[in-house]
Amino acid sequence: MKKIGLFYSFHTQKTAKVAEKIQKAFDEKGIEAINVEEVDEKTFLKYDNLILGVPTWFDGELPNYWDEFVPAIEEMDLKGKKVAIYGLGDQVNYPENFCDGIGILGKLMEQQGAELVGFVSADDYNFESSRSVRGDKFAGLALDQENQARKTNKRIEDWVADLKKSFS
Ligand SMILES: Cc1cc2nc3c(=O)[nH]c(=O)nc-3n(C[C@H](O)[C@H](O)[C@H](O)COP(=O)(O)O)c2cc1C
Repeated sequence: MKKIGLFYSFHTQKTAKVAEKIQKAFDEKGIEAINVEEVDEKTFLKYDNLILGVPTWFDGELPNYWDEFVPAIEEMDLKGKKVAIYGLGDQVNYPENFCDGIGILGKLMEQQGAELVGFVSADDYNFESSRSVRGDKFAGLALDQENQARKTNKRIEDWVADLKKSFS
């Protein structure tokens, strides 16, 4: 498997904690963590396998640091890249926008030619709507540390096992 680039904000609490767990679940030498707050286009394009970590903020929006990188992504050719997205959200307090960030970034990745991998069943969650859902699945891994923290470790384990098969 080619090296994986794991992009998230190093200044987050929950998203960063999940990133550490994801790194441990892969062979740590095969995965490099990059602070998305400082990323440039060249670094983003260095990897063929990418994992993006995104909490949802502001009632269904991307956090500022991802939003600021969107114009650069819109100029990129991501053909041949495999992208897996994990999102943090709160399905009790934001049931109408649960983990929307996965859907927003996912759509952008596909628009630029990337292939999304790591879809996860939406069965075991309780929310009203999400821009991340396609059919009966999230277009990535949805995590809820506020309400379903006990499920997180197993969800990460299962997701990484799936990504090991999907990444090239
Ligand atoms: C002001 C605010 C707005 C939020 N909006 C959403 C939302 O629209 N959808 C959602 O699923 N979670 C939402 N959340 C919950 C966060 O995504 C969740 O707490 C997440 O774990 C934060 O991760 P972080 O600490 O890594 O930034 C919001 C939280 C806050 C404080």
